[in-house]
Amino acid sequence: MIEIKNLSKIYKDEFLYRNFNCAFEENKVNVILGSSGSGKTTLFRMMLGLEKYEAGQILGFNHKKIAVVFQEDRLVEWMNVYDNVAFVLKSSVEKQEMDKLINKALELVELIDYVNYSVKDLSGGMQRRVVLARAIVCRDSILFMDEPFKGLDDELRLRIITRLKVHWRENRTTVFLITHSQQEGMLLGDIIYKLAEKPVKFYKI
Ligand SMILES: Nc1ncnc2c1ncn2[C@@H]1O[C@H](COP(=O)(O)OP(=O)(O)OP(=O)(O)O)[C@@H](O)[C@H]1O
Repeated sequence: MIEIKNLSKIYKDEFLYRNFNCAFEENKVNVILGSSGSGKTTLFRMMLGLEKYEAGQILGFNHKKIAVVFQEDRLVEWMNVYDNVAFVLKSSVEKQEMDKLINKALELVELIDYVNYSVKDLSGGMQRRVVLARAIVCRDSILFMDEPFKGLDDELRLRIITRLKVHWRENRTTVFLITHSQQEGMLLGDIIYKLAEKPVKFYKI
């Protein structure tokens, strides 16, 4: 269980979060829905320890591996697709196992034919899919994703989402997914939280 207890966060003399409480289930896809500016990214940043808060506790992350997909891509431009994905795997993973994991992830995001391409020669949407593949190969981690499907066309997005859902279920991955798309939330989420109001309140849908 990942718990947020009595969390308060102030921006410019205004409470964004005030005595906020929430408990998230592990091995589930937790979707956080909310309109622009509602406080989704700030919540993630606090959960990840990247943003300070005035009061409260965030519990349950001790000694757990965390993988993050930020809104921006953060790829190594001069490396090829394979190496960008391999980058997040420990060197202790054997080459054969690494190839298997990476190929599976690249098939899932439909980039297997581009494995040797330098990422700088890919389109914005293709680069986003490399980022997704990198998140997919991280095993045994809690996965944080902030608008991960940004820039993908509708049909491709749906195909990838459908495969991801199966993948996460099979692997019992704990996922925190931020989106403003109700459709994405409904398709992927085991539990869907909607953020509203300031200070933020959570509504379970
Ligand atoms: N560094 C900051 N200083 C002051 N106010 C901030 C700061 N970062 C965020 N805010 C404010 O906090 C609120 C929530 O921002 P946040 O980025 O968490 O929203 P969001 O739901 O992730 O939005 P989006 O979907 O547009 O990314 C906004 O009103 C924003 O103006």
